[in-house]
Amino acid sequence: MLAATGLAKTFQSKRRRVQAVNNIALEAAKGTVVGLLGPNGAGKTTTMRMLTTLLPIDSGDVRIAGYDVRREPARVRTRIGYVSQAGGADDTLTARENLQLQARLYGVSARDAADRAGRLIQQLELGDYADRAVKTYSGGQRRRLEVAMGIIHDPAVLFLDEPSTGLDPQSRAHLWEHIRRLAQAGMTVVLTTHYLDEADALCQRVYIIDHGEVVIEGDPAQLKRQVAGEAILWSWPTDDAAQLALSVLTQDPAVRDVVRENTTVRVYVDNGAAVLADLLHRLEAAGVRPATVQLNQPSLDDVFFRTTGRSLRDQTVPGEVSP
Ligand SMILES: Nc1ncnc2c1ncn2[C@@H]1O[C@H](COP(=O)(O)OP(=O)(O)OP(=O)(O)O)[C@@H](O)[C@H]1O
Repeated sequence: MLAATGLAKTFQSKRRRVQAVNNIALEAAKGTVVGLLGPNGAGKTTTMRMLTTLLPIDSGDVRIAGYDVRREPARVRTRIGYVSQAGGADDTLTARENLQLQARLYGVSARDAADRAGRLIQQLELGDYADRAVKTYSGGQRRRLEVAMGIIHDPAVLFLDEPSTGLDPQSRAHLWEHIRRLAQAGMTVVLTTHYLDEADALCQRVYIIDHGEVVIEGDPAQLKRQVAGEAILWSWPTDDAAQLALSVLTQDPAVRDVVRENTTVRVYVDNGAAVLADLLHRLEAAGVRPATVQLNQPSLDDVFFRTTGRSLRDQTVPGEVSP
C-alpha cells in the first residue's frame, strides 16, 4: 500500500545545513499499523510530511495506493488522510460541523457529508458531545475528532503524527483501540511516535529512526527477541560491588552484553531463567551479592540501546552537518 525508497531531505538556511532524512526506505502493507519511532528531532515528522506531499522530496521514490507521490501528488492526496501534531479542528465549531465541512472540502455532497459525519461520530464514540463546540473537549475527545476528520473521505492510508502526545493513559488506550479497529477494517495506518509502549502496543512493523536514518526495522516482538535477548537487571549496594559484578558478568560465556549505569548492571542473555542461578553462584563465589535481581522481557528501548548505545528515553537532537 505504501513503499518508499531512498527518501532524503536536507534543510539549508544561511547559517546551517541539517540532513533531516537520509536514505530512508519504508513499506506498509494494507491493513497494518506501521510506526516511525525515534527520539525528538530524529526526522520522523519530516519523513511523514514528505510521504503526505506536504514537503518537497529532495530525492527518493514513494508510491502510495498505486500513485507516485512526486508525480501525482493530487491523486495521492485523495487516497490519504493526515492528522498533524497540531490537529486541524476549528475550535468554534462542533464535531459534526467540523466533519461536514471537511467532507465538503473533499467535494462530497451536503447530504452525503451529513451521513458520513453521523457515521464517524458513532464509530469514534463522539456522540455525547458531537453538537458542542470543540473548545469544550478534552484532549482525548479532540484527538478522536481529528482522526475522524482524517478519514472522512475514506482514505487508503491514514497518517498520524504523534497521535497520543499529551493524552492521559485512559484516553491513549481508547485512541489505540480505535486505531486498531481502523486497521482491522483494512485501513493502512502510518504513525510517528517517541513512545516505546505506543509502538509496541499498536504496530505490526516499526522503523526505529535516529539521526535521519532507519537504524533497525521489523516486527516489535521479533526485534526484541533478535536484538535484545532477555534482560537481567541487577542492582548492587555499592559502586565497587557493581564494578566487580560487571567484570564477572562480562566474562561469562552466557552473557551477550553488559551495560552498567551507576550501581545498576543490565545483562543481556538468550534465556534468563536458564542462566540466572549459575550467574548468581559465580557472583557469590567472587564475593559479591546483589541487592536486587529482576528478569525482564526486553523492551524496544533495549533494542534501541543495543543498536545505538543510547536510550530512547534520553531525548536527543540529530547531528547537524556544517555548511
Ligand atoms: N523547516 C525546517 N528548517 C530547518 N530545519 C528543520 C526544519 N524542519 C525540521 N528541521 C530539522 O530537521 C531535524 C528533524 O526534525 P523532525 O521534526 O523531522 O524530527 P522528529 O523526529 O519529528 O522530532 P519530534 O518528535 O520532535 O517532532 C531536526 O534537526 C529539525 O530541527
